[in-house]
Amino acid sequence: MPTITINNLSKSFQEHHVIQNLNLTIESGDCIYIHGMNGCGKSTLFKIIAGILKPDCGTIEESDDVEIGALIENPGFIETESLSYNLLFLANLKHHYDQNKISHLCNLYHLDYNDKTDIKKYSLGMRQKAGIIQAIMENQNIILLDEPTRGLDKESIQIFIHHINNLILENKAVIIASHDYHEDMHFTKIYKMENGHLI
Ligand SMILES: Nc1ncnc2c1ncn2[C@@H]1O[C@H](COP(=O)(O)OP(=O)(O)OP(=O)(O)O)[C@@H](O)[C@H]1O
Repeated sequence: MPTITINNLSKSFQEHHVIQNLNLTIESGDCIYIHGMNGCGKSTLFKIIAGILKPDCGTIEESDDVEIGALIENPGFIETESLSYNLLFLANLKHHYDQNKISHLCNLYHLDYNDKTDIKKYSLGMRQKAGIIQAIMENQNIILLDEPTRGLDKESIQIFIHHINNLILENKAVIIASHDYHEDMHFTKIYKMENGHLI
């Protein structure tokens, strides 16, 4: 069962102690909601879990079967290429993806997989949906989503909530950091991030 165990994690930027002795366990079937004030360290925590940023101290233990998917801050794409090019490019980095599944996810979020428009011409919400898709499309089992509903219209938010609830039923783990709380989301754990800890 994919599991991540975080023990006594700390991270500072110069004298600014953003994360202090933080502990968190992420297991299959978890739907975790993390909220907290601007600048409290949510994105920093996600970057450390995703391996983009090194902690100053503490440990992150991952079981061998962990596959992390992540949407953190603004999703980065090759701006002068299309949606499908970008998604296939990202999926190709790991070589285990199902093109039909990617196309199905695009349909789910009302994005046209066959659209040849450069992604730089996409709206904020369309980019955000592409960012959600890339975090999920390779069957990742621990999915980190930082402000996933930013820029999404009401219908897309409902699609997203339904989609995440289904992923939890499939025993994936989803961790959402957001200022928006969605009642219909089946959260199993709710934390406030404050003074570098999760409360
Ligand atoms: N690379 C960096 N260098 C210096 N300070 C940084 C760096 N990255 C983040 N910080 C600082 O760390 C703190 C936490 O930032 P972070 O982006 O994790 O907050 P957040 O909780 O995600 O905020 P928001 O809700 O606004 O998205 C902020 O004070 C930020 O300025």
